[in-house]
Amino acid sequence: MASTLEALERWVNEVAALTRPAQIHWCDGSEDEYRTLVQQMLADGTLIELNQQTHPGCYLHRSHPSDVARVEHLTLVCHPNQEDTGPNNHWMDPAEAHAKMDALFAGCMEGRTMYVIPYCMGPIDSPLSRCGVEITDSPYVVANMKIMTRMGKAAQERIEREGLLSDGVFVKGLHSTGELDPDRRFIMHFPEERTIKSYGSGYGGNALLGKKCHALRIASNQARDEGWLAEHMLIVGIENPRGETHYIAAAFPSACGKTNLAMLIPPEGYRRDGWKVWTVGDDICWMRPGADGRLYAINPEAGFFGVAPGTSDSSNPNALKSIARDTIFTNVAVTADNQPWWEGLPGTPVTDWQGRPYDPANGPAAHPNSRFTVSAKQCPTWSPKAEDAQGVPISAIVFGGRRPSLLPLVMEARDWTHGVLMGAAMGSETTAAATGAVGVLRRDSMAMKPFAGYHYGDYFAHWLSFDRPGARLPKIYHVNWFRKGRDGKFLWPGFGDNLRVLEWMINRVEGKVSGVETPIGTLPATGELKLDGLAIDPATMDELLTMDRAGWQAELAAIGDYLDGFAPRLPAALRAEQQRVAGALGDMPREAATA
Ligand SMILES: Nc1nc2c(ncn2[C@@H]2O[C@H](COP(=O)(O)OP(=O)(O)OP(=O)(O)O)[C@@H](O)[C@H]2O)c(=O)[nH]1
Ligand SMILES: O=C([O-])CC(=O)C(=O)O
Ligand SMILES: [Mn+2]
Repeated sequence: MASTLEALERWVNEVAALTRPAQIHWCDGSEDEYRTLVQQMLADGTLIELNQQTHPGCYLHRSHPSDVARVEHLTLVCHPNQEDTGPNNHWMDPAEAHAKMDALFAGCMEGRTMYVIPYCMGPIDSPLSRCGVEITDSPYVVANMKIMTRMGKAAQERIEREGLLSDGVFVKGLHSTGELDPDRRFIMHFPEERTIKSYGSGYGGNALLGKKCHALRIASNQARDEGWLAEHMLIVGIENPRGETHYIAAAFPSACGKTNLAMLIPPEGYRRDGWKVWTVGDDICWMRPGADGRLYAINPEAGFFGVAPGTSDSSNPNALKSIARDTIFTNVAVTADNQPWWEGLPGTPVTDWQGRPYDPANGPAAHPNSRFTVSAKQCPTWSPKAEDAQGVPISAIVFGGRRPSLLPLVMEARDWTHGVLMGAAMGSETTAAATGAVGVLRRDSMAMKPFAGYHYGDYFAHWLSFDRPGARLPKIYHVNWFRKGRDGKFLWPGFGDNLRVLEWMINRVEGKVSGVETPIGTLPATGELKLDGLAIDPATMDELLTMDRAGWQAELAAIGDYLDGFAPRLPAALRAEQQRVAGALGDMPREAATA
């Protein structure tokens, strides 16, 4: 058996023969290497220096105006058997996909440097971590990968060590920015080969291959094969005044509040009482059962690639503190004194995200999906446990989305199967994180619609399989911070006040409150949600916490139709669970049934 280093070198040589770069640079992940790349990008205009007095080490990157978000219609999963890809993914035959991509990659790096980036997703010494190597011609990608992953020498050493166990275990990712021509842009995944090929985009989710491509689409396949879960979830630790910490993992679709919840600041009264919040991850969670039957989670990432607009001292002061230095901003606006700016910050922009003089007639100054890339270590609430090789034990799993109506502020699943149904039934209004219309309600099971790298039916079955003898599974919840009143305004204040809802969950986990059982799940009983210091009237709380039976009967029927779209691979247990809940809700009133 060839060593992994030989396999890696062979692949790098093959790629070089195809792409024909002028030189090859193996990344060591050092600070020196990062500084050199930044200097080079400042010189060629890829990066623009921001105000170094107010924002030391901060730079701005302006992408091509057509390359600002993930492109789901150009993102494909190429299983040899199309059936395995599922209706939730776009598919192409692997041989055809390789031919198409290799034609794009042929000669694409001529005259340029090809970077080889060995990286480790997760703590370098964790058995839960997995490694990959990304080859790219973009120094912007290298700089972002340096912040977002454990990249360079240590990762390469781990890859070489793992070679003693098996050949070629690392995920192979090939990326080129190409011509940024939307007609020559594809993000292709080959799950069986643990391979990714991405061409024609420099945007984060399309180009930083460790993130969505590896840590979700390929890793969901690895996780299914190896008995763990790769999820689009934040991980947050909630420490009570007695010093006990519960870890919660929460899946919300893109731009629906993961970063905000992961870094939340407790409301005044909670702070006084000694509650603390610890950030472990803001986007991706890998978890597996430990020897004690509980689920243990790691954050495979080392940084945050966060949504800038809306990030402010009132919404997310921890994020704002994190990005005061050593941050790469992409597609934000700038002020007269060259500070980064976006909607939600004080001050006024003079230059918009495209570098034009700011004119409100052109739309927002910062692109709605403008982002910051920053090391997680800069977050004031960064948890020391985030480096723990064993991961953190998960007490509760939370699903949620943008639902302007019907979905209550919080509900608890009666058991694991019901919780999996809650996750599978998730819906949310679309956001600017992907190209396409914004604000359209779509089903987004477990917030993984764009990221589950195989058939959703099989994915639901994999979730259900964790409920087995000896398992001590977390409780499962569904939340909705985005319920709107008749005036179109959010009913719930959200952000820091979401801790009130998390505390109720923890009280449930500890058996301290009983809640009210309803057909859709357990809701907080009157008085169980701590609301002191909050200006919210009882009628609003009522609206947030009552079950609209007719609305739910129609919702359950719609969930049933949606699930049927995954037949014949839909687990019978999940369809039965949907029927159980529908049955508990009673017969649909005649008007709703015929509507
Ligand atoms: N109303 C309301 N808005 C929120 C809340 N939490 C977050 N938001 C808004 O949701 C948007 C995106 O939030 P993020 O926390 O960046 O979303 P994310 O889930 O981390 O997104 P990705 O990085 O795309 O996966 C921002 O505009 C926030 O202001 C909340 O509790 N209530
Ligand atoms: O993947 C990206 O580019 C950013 C992100 O977290 C998401 O869209 O969910
Ligand atoms: Mn995300």
